[in-house]
Amino acid sequence: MPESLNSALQRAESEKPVTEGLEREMRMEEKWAGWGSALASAMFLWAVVRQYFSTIFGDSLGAYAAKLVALVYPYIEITFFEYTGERLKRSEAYAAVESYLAASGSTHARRLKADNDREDSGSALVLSMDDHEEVTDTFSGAKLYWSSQIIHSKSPSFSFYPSQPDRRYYRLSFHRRHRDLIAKSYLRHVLDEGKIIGLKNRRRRLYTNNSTYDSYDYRKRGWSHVPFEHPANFDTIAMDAEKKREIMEDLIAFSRGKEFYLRIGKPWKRGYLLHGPPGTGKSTMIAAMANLLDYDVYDLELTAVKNNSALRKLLLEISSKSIIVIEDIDCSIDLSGKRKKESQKSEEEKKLGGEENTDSKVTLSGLLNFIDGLWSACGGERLVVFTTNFVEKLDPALIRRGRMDRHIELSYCDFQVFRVLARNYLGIENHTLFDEIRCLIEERNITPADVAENLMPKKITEVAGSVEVCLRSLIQDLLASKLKSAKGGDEMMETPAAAEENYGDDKEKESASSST
Ligand SMILES: Nc1ncnc2c1ncn2[C@@H]1O[C@H](COP(=O)(O)OP(=O)(O)OP(=O)(O)O)[C@@H](O)[C@H]1O
Repeated sequence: MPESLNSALQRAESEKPVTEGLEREMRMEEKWAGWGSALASAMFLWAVVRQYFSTIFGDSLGAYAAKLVALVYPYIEITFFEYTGERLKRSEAYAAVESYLAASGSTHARRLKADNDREDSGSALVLSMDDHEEVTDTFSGAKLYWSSQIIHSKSPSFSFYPSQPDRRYYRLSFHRRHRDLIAKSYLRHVLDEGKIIGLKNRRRRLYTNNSTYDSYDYRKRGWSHVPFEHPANFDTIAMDAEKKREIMEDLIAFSRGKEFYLRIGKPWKRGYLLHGPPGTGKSTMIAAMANLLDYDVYDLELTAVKNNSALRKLLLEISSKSIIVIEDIDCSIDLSGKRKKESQKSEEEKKLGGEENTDSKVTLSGLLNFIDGLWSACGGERLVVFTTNFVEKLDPALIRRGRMDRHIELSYCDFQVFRVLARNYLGIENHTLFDEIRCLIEERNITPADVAENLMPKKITEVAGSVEVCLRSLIQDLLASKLKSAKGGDEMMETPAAAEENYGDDKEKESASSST
């Protein structure tokens, strides 16, 4: 049925506010479009005039014009380029601004880009402002305008040379009356906040220095990395409870010690020497440290470092909040400062070490400089951890207090350590077989790694059903070792005194055989 005139009029009346609103919006849009095109025309005209006059009058006109513009245009602009000059490393300021804007911008910006393949985020999904997007920020009453910009490369489509990458940058604009506030406080605030946000969002990494040094490809010169995913933590480390508590307190105090280190005039870093027989948990402890402090791990393979200056370069690429690890430091380098002669190397060393070993010219003094020379202060908040099975073989200069601030011995299993492992692996606090194990474990030397091996249930889905089997397997091992030592031929486990002696002897034999 056709609509009556009256009802049509009534409907039109009721919709009036809506259509009025729409009209108002359209008028505004037209107005904005008008402003936009006027601005674009003005900029185009300005570019033409500048081009024309500068060819006639030279650059001086440009300088005068800039002064003139500054008089009428009261805004100051600061740009943060992603890569500057010849630097191949991403600008830290740019990264901080990006994180800062991603946090505030993701709630304000209308166009965001998502990226899960970024260098500094592992595979975590990162949201950031899309190109040519703008957001505003306020700080102590000042209004600030941020925009993300991109300069597309002008490489010709047909060229023998690799095309130049696009250049991204952020631009900050603000009224010139806020110049002091921005320079003195706002920029610091953005960089600090951005750094904190970036660190929080980042996925931790395990780095290793590449042995394949390539002077043409900068990406192959320094560190390569994988996500750090070791699950060890201080709850699962089996060691004396008091000692464990002390270490944890020391680490936490260090990580909160920025002001303290500044006050005493020392670089913010700390050295740990972890020593003890193989299988006592040195590597596990490093992973637990990294997880406790939320640090990255840089596993430094000294034999793959060409010389002292290459070592210094590696140092400069290490970020803060990191643990630099040199495992088995006694085997990594000839600490007398002289390179081993070819004849002194074992067959295995010659085969495995190949080129890199023979090429490594890192000296003891180079290493000492790496740990606490002037360059070592760059970056801050770093732990340096050495591990060794033979602490007595290390040069005293390398491990003196102040350089290696804490010496931590990880040793054989006692009953307390066994109980921690039994809790971790089998979920038990007590058992009727514990008394027997206590007697055996206290007269034998067995490493936590060996105990752990015995306590590992055959079927990890049926731990409860495996408890007795595992404990009996450990008792068997301890008894077998006791029997062996009674017969005089001890291999795996020894009495504590014999172990001390054999430990050094074995190493002597090893090095003698390798030098022949
Ligand atoms: N104190 C410990 N607490 C918990 N687990 C341990 C401990 N010590 C060793 N383990 C277990 O034994 C295995 C070997 O330990 P780890 O590699 O940390 O020993 P290490 O002292 O670094 O040995 P190496 O000197 O041969 O490198 C680890 O996988 C870990 O599960």
